[in-house]
Amino acid sequence: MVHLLHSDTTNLRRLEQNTVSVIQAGPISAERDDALAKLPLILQTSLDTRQLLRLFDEQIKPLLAHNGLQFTHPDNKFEFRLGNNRHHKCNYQLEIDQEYLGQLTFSRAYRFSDNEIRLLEDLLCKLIYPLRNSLQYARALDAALTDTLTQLPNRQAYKNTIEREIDLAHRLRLPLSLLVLDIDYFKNINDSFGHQVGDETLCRVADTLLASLRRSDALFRIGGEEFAIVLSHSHHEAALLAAERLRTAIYELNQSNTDQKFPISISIGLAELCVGESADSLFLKADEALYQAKFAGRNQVVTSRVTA
Ligand SMILES: Nc1nc2c(ncn2[C@@H]2O[C@H](COP(=O)(O)OP(=O)(O)OP(=O)(O)O)[C@@H](O)[C@H]2O)c(=O)[nH]1
Repeated sequence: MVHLLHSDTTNLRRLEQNTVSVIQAGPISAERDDALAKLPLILQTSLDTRQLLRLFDEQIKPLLAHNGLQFTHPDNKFEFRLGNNRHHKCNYQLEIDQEYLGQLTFSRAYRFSDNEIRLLEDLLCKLIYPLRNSLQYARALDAALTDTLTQLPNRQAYKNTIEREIDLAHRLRLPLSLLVLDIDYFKNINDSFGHQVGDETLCRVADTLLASLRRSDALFRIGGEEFAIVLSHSHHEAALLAAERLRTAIYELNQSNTDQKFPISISIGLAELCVGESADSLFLKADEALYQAKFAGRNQVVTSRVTA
């Protein structure tokens, strides 16, 4: 059975419900009203969707017993769980003005009564606007960290990641390597075949690099035809193998695509993080090695010999 609820412009669509009333000693109504009144103020304190759901869960627990809360937003590929899943569920499709916000599921070991469902729906009406704000904020953050052409994380995302990963590597004494790579003679491709072909080439290179990397390796487009790859937990030897694999994968595009009228290759500079080294210093080492790879004839990998 599907239920629809309208609350101003807010729609909470209940998908299914196991309806056997359970008599429960709930909080007295004054307490409940007080908690309901405070809820919007508390939910205003975070724009982070996970934190918002945590706060919501925490605040409603005394009002409505439940074991598990699960939120999924398929478009955002977002899934979040709190507590443990139980057999009896209350599912809601959350919408505001036809904007789909996701599905929220509450579960526990025994059925939700009609009174509890009404209470839950009152509570959800307080959640829905802060939830929309948090999802919009996440989308804006995502856009600020994504390169619009290749859809790869951009330079700012690289800066955030490298700082975090270097910090972790120093604290846990883990190895870390950085590759900085650049498409060879890219200007010629633009000049001879136009910007559109240049853009398509950038996307093809990005896709090929991505397909040749491990999931744990992080690829970024940090400039025009320049990419960076952070290889966490990787010593120089492992990074060199990865770099050679990437160089070969790009070079093989020349064989696999017979329509292609120009050769594609990349040059790669590799540097391994030294004890106490900063992100800037590591980048300079890799960039200098890239320059040497260009100077030595391109389509090759060069390792930095500089130690910090
Ligand atoms: N199509 C396209 N071209 C870009 C983009 N960003 C930068 N470029 C071009 O990339 C070219 C980079 O040229 P150069 O820095 O001279 O390097 P190169 O021709 O690859 O030569 P080497 O790196 O020395 O092998 C310039 O022509 C830029 O205009 C982009 O988003 N799309």
